[in-house]
Amino acid sequence: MTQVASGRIGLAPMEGVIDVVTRDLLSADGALDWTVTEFVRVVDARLPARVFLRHCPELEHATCTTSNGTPVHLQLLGSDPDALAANAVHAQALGARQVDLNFGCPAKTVNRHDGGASLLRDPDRVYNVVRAVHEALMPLGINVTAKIRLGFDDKQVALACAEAAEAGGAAHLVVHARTRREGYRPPAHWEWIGRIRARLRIPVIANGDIWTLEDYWKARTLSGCTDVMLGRGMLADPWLARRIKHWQRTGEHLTETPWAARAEVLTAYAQRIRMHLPEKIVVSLLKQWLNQMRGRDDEAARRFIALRRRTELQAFLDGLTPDIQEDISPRQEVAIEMAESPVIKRCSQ
Ligand SMILES: Cc1cc2nc3c(=O)[nH]c(=O)nc-3n(C[C@H](O)[C@H](O)[C@H](O)COP(=O)(O)O)c2cc1C
Repeated sequence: MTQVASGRIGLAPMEGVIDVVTRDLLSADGALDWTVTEFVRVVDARLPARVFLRHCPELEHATCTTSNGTPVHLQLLGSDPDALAANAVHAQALGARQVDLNFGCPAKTVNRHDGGASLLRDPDRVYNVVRAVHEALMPLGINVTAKIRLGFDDKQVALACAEAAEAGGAAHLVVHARTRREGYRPPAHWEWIGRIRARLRIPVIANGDIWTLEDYWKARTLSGCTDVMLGRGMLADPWLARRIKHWQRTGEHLTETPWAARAEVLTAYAQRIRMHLPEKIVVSLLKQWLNQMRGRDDEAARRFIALRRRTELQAFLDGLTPDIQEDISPRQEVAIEMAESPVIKRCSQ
């Protein structure tokens, strides 16, 4: 891998997964440059303050940052330009410092109600939404940004949608390098992000399937983007942003993330969310996170198999630290019960 110029790294929004605690934990080492909330869904009415605060408790800090000072952008999802503009202004009044618009959500319920990726069928609609929010926020000194996929069914209007977001006033554009129809099936088409980047003047940020330093390098090389956004890769390896920044700074590779560091993140997560969530949900969220880790780490895979049936929180946490005696191959295939969990189901983006 040849050295690339240093670039910024954002943490992707992930509904039902990346909450205030996750943002805080994953940004703690200072390697992330910004984070984004789960989407706040706007239908028509102006939403009450509590909805914004639930999605973005960081609004209560004057700077709207995580505890180490990493900016948190608030994401809105909807299709009605006026309602989105009114809610963006409300979010700003509550403390939002940047508003992001979701044009990528593939969830059927959201698309049926004309939100998320369904707007990508018509670039004019992307333009109208971005424009309305931009015009409402500009006098308040706040930027609007947008996050798109490469299209709904196909990539025919990918460039037109990206251009529409720029013309509407987006300060940057994140591109998840797949269409809605492609879901999460690899490969991510990083070269398509490159085509978009070549047409736009605003920063374009590459997103999709960056799991390792090598993926990062390939995504940057193929897209030509300087900045990237990491989602599942940061859950699988909480050191990924640090690993990338370290390599950019020194040209050297950090060692593999030790299991102890992963277990520490999971334990810290549980300790914080157990204060306000039922034990069953905490365990389910931990399994969900461990499930993301296991594809990239044999020890995580071993723990996942050993702990997957545990429902009691303390027993689960105990199983993260001591040596597990059960004789199970890390490569053994297991049914992913988590796919059935209400949390994961909600997050079918
Ligand atoms: C469970 C889940 C929830 C997601 N929620 C959101 C969301 O609220 N807003 C959004 O713009 N994208 C959402 N996404 C898409 C991610 O931000 C990102 O674009 C996608 O996961 C690809 O990046 P990755 O391969 O680095 O994970 C979600 C993805 C997943 C897997």
